[in-house]
Amino acid sequence: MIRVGELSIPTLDDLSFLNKKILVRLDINSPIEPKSGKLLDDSRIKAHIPTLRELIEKGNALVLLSHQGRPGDSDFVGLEEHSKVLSRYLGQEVEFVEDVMGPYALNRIRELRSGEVIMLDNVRLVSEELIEAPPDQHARSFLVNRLSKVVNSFVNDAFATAHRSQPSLVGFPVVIPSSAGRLMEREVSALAKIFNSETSPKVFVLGGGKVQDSIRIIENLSKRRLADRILTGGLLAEVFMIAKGMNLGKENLQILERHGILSLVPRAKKVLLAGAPVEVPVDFRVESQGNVIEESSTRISGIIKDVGPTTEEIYSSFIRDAGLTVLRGPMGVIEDERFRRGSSSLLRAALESKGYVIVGGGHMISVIGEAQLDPAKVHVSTGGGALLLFLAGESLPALEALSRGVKA
Ligand SMILES: Nc1ncnc2c1ncn2[C@@H]1O[C@H](COP(=O)(O)OP(=O)(O)OP(=O)(O)O)[C@@H](O)[C@H]1O
Ligand SMILES: O=C(O)[C@H](O)COP(=O)(O)O
Repeated sequence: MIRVGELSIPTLDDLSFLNKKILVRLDINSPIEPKSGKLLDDSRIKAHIPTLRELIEKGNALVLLSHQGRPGDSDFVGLEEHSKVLSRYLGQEVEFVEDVMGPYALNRIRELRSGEVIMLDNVRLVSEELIEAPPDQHARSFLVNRLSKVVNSFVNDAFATAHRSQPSLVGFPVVIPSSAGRLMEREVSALAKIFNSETSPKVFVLGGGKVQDSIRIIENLSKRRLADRILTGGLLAEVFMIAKGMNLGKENLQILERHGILSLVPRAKKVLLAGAPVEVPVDFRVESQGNVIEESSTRISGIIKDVGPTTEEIYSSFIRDAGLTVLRGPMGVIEDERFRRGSSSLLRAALESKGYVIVGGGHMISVIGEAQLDPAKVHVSTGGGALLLFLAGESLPALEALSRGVKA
């Protein structure tokens, strides 16, 4: 068992996982190259291998379940390529089953023998998976009803999705014996230890495109006075700049509109009025007629794609003096090599600082690349939103469900 606040969460040591058929929820949601659909980074896939190896060595048959992207987004793809990468790291075949809970998937699961591993397709192909609801409601979903009948137990290793109260995260522990996987256990134990109140100043570097998540996180951090500075980049920074009354130019406004995040400006305004220590970029790298130029944030004519060099310097100076730096969400469109500088320079400043560093998020951890990291100084988390909500003191639905779930 691991204790997190009031929760006691079972681990693989607490349930009998011998010669069983186990449904394992992973989070292998990875950055995808928009044009080719190829995986840009496999860090999250690699992170699950210890859990899978341990379960296989105990004679179990494994049914792997994960999401990739969100319906309508360019990274919403099937999991066939993910299963090939898993096969390579696991050193045995992970058969891709192009189904989630239909007759083909259910029959393949029934036929599974000890030591075999299959990967079901993107669980967000099932419409129920996009519903946020309490565990008892999700226990009655088609997904949970159908899959729980053909497996013996459930292991949740998806720390990075633990903040989603969706069927594949919270429904199974209501009906079958369940536990946390080793990655979930490692993340929760490490983060609870690192994030203590003595470390200061705490600097959060927040970017990326999940602005609604990030504003909710900033509201939490601000309410609990957990952040000394919040340095913004990505689309998040643009929303706060508009909230501060700055003019980003028509094209950038249209992009924010297309992402459906302009409507979040009033919420950002409220966060600022509440005194959240939010900083925004003073310059950007923009794309203008196919060229990359640097522009001051007071005079923007191109399309914003990354923070600029002056912002890198100012943000880096805050980071160098931090006792703890948490980075989640890239500063720019890192799928394009030309716009990775902002993210990589701030990551470097954090690694060179005197403090501890936590890096999280599917895209942000892809910026780390081959950098050699000292585990005594850096925790690379697979979580993005989940990481920050956990650090901000929010109870994560998937952890709560495991804590209250069926014990064998
Ligand atoms: N200025 C920008 N304009 C458009 N997109 C941006 C910009 N800056 C960053 N992005 C996009 O943000 C996305 C990553 O955001 P996201 O919030 O998913 O970060 P993350 O590190 O993957 O965290 P998580 O794991 O929680 O998803 C990338 O696809 C990147 O292209
Ligand atoms: O990348 C993440 O943060 C997790 O995979 C959760 O993805 P989501 O924000 O689409 O639920």
